[in-house]
Amino acid sequence: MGANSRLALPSHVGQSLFDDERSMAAALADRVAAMLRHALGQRRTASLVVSGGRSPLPFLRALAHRDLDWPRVSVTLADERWLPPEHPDSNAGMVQASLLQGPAAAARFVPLYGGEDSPEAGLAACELRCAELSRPFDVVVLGMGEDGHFASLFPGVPGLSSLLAENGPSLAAVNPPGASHPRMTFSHAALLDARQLLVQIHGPRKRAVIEEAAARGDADLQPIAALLQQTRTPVQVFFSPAD
Ligand SMILES: O=C(O)[C@H](O)[C@@H](O)[C@H](O)[C@H](O)COP(=O)(O)O
Repeated sequence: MGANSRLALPSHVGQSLFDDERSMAAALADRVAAMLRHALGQRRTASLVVSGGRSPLPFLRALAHRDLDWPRVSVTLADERWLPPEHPDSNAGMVQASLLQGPAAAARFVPLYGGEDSPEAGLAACELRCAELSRPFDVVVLGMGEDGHFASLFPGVPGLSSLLAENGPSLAAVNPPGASHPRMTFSHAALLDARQLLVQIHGPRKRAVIEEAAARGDADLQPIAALLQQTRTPVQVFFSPAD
């Protein structure tokens, strides 16, 4: 357990604190692998949702080395920049290069990007691909931006209130102001359709943001607040103070 103090979060939100990013990534990989193993002991397949960005890289690389019946594991993304996987900003490309290596390459990856000109044009086909994923998702691993966004649920994104609503759409094409690239994203409701949500953050800035979001509770300003307020799906925050 890390030396840093517990985060000021609602009591129903779990916390795991670590001294550095490396130990957090290893512990997160152990936890996710154990949850997937448990799922595979109960059902034929297991489903894992991971996030893009930079933070997940050490975790995904560590998870790739965990002993799992990977051909029975489906992996998808919480959101995707609408780019081909070979583009350096593609989340699918990042997952391919970090997680889907070695034995883990046998996992069934379900991409959100389908090659259409826009996420709007690709939405129906993406919904069909994702309809085959076992729900509820066994594990969803999310990051958080310094504006309190998760997946591509950014403050100010058109239609945010329906994307945060309990009865919102499962997937949506979004063009968040100030975010890089048009995106496809699962909604809050879709991500809550999970047995466990894990939020991985590191550094003092993100600590301040998630504590502020917990205190202010305004999901329009800091969408992560919606995730922290809900009690439908268990949430565990993995935190390390710095690199
Ligand atoms: O496609 C994306 O950008 C991610 O899914 C996004 O939601 C990410 O989790 C946060 O922006 C944190 O990103 P970092 O881990 O790079 O800070």
